[in-house]
Amino acid sequence: MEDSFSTAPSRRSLLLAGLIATAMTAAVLMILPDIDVPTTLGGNLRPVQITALTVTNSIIAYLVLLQFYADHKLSNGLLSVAFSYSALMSGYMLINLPRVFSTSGGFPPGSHMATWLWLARLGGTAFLILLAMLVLQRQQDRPLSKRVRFQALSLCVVAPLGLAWFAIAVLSRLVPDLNSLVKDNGDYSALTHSGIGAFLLASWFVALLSVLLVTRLRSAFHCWLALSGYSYLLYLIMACSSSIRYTVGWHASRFFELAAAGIMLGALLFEVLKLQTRLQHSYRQAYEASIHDSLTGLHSRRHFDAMLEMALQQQARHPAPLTLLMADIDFFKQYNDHFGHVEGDLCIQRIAACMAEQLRGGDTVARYGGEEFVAILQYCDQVQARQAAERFRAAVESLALPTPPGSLRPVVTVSVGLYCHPAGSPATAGWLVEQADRSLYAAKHAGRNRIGPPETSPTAA
Ligand SMILES: Nc1nc2c(ncn2[C@@H]2O[C@H](COP(=O)(O)OP(=O)(O)OP(=O)(O)O)[C@@H](O)[C@H]2O)c(=O)[nH]1
Repeated sequence: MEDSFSTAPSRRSLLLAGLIATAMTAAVLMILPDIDVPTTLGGNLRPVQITALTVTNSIIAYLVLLQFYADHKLSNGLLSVAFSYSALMSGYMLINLPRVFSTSGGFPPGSHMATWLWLARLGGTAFLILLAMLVLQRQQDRPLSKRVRFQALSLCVVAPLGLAWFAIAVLSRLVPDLNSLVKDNGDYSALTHSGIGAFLLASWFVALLSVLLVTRLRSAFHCWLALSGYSYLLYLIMACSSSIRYTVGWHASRFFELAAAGIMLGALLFEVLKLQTRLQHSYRQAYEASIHDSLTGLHSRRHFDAMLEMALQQQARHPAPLTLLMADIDFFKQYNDHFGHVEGDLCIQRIAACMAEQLRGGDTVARYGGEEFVAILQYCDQVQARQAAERFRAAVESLALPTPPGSLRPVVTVSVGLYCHPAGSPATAGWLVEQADRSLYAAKHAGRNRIGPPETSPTAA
């Protein structure tokens, strides 16, 4: 069965993604001339932005991890690692902001690595997405063994923590102090000119290219992943085009970063919702198929058994007579042998429809098997049941379905057995069916095309 990650994008999704990409590109082009215009916003929005980024990426990672749990595709496991890692790194960025743990920022106080965190987060995430795409290309849908699956799942949970720790505690000590590339007045042109900007741009360009080339946007999920990657690319273009913090370009770039995560989360939730709707629909179809007989459209034997149990329970609570009708087409073997099975099926269908028509809407009418039908008539006494059975018998006769030459009667007929169970007398469903069957047998024995005698056996099992 298709999962939420492998369904092909609908035309509308593709169109929407294309429109969003075009709108974002147009927005960047419009903003570029004013990229270095200062704003009065300062860094006030930064904690909110980073919190939103952390929360959104955490939820994305969780949803993708759940998908990995369901489909065991290593590429999805790696994508979940990418988003978890991004969330952890932005969470760490948050506690490094000025006035969170120390006046001038840094956690532990005095360790200024905001710039390194930015580089390690974006570079690491792009690298992990690229890795996921390489794995997707090589691995395809090969199933993993249960043991490997469990190990891979555990690794997907632990790996982001390990990677974040490695970037923060180990790698950060090996690289020079990148914060010195940002001046006190917020001028970070030295940072972008140092090659770091070009490196990040290239990383995200390659990551995006890998998504496009490997997935060819065949699934809706990968289509939105590509759009999210494009949004990251625009973010970096704007961040690298402006050279000073808190300018129009700087704020706009942060908006694009948030949009990248928002697009991914929105798309994932939408795909999950779509899957849920499809599941509900499939469940409904499967349920309907299980309670109906495919040839006649009447209820199935399984449903009849369940309904009879329920009717008996209701009778115990609300005493009222409960009647069971059991009908069988007379000499159907001859009919089948003469006209063939296809005509035989049509005959069964006509008689089933006739039975459903002649009984009340609330009665459960089912195909018991072969050319045998049953009906549960609640709150129906012997007299009423006999009338209903006679109505049905006569209706079948008036269908005037011709019988094979040499038959006892010129038209197809039915014999009907009935058993009316009085209230206040305990009985099992099987016993009730047995009584109706005995009545039917008696009707057959008496010459067919008639209603059987009422079975009044006083001893219920
Ligand atoms: N076409 C068709 N025939 C079926 C189906 N289920 C059972 N039958 C046929 O129904 C016939 C039942 O024959 P019997 O049980 O001997 O009963 P009968 O010929 O109706 O004789 P009485 O019931 O004694 O009047 C068999 O030939 C089965 O093959 C079905 O779904 N489609």
